Amino acid sequence: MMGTERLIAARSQHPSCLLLCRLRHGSDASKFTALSSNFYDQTAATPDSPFDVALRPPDFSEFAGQERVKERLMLMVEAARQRGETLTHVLLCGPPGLGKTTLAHILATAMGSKLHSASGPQIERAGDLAGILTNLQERDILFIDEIHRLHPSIEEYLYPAMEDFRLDIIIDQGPKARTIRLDLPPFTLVGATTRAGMLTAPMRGRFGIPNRLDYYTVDELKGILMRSAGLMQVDMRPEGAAEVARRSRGTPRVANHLLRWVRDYAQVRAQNIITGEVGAAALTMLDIDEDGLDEMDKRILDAIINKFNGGPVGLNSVAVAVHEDASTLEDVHEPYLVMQGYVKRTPRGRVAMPAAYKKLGLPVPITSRDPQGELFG
Ligand SMILES: Nc1ncnc2c1ncn2[C@@H]1O[C@H](COP(=O)(O)OP(=O)(O)OP(=O)(O)O)[C@@H](O)[C@H]1O
Repeated sequence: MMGTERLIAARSQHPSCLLLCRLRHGSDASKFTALSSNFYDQTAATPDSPFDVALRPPDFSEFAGQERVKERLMLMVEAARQRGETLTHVLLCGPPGLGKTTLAHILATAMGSKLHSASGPQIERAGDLAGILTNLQERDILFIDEIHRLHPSIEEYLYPAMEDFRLDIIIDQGPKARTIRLDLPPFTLVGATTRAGMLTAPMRGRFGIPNRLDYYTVDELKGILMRSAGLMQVDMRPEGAAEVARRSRGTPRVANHLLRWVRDYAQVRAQNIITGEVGAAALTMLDIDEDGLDEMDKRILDAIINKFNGGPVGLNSVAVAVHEDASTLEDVHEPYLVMQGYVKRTPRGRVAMPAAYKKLGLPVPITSRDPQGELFG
């Protein structure tokens, strides 16, 4: 063993560090030292803004809404703790900003475990995954955000890790190729996805029951906003919170971000007090209407109706028409437009519904038919 390699192995928390070094970067140990700190920087830090982190509820009691999911998770935690075992793997599904990362943190706190965070696209090679897994201690929680974006070959490595807490790594190629088995401490994988449909069947199967997060009600968002306003030491009246909640697209992250803007508005124009009127005026200034639709939402509806004759039209065509990335449309805008009944997703594309015409102040075309052939005028 070279001197540098010995040093790296000694520094590592796991005896397999040297193997991982080779897996990632061949035998160039100095390259490993340089790249490894970068890699762990990426996986250790969640990409959330400090603002998100500051407002994150620390435990189940402060986590509003999602009662069924919360009850199920609390029961799982209690059962695992009573048995003195590791929590079983958990899959959290739902649109962005509904609290998946927050729940992963809460689960770790409730289990008294350490949370390690990574995201699917960050884990590019088997060695990256091995590096993460071999740093886990017993009962730690590994949170993988965007788990549907894991490369299929990485998923293959993850299956035995999830089922039997072992990792079979193939090293070298050709006649010299051999498999090395690493035993892992029992850990919990918490996977989060905004696209449950894109998860492979074997991956879904290994998680068992998926926990789906729904959009929040206005009342729930109002509660979240009042809590956030308290933490930010902002004087927000219940009517002010209701006004912001109504325009928050059912999403706590949106609600908190709107609150930040409304706070600025109130500071400059309304003596630091957020009343209903102040909330409405502040959000109108952002072009967010009373139903929570912003300028991009309206451009999407306008494109489907005026450029594509009401649809059906493919998502990519809409994306080109509104100059936005297709995945942003699919993840951020479309779920809310569908949920609110403005747009319908069909196998042949997106169709504008009567509510979309009404929103834009256009007459609903009586003779228009949706792809199932039903009149919707
Ligand atoms: N139930 C809740 N109660 C209070 N605040 C919440 C709740 N859910 C989410 N939040 C707040 O919303 C913000 C966004 O939540 P979080 O980062 O957990 O969402 P996410 O579902 O992981 O989003 P993404 O899919 O984009 O990673 C957090 O800062 C948190 O303060």
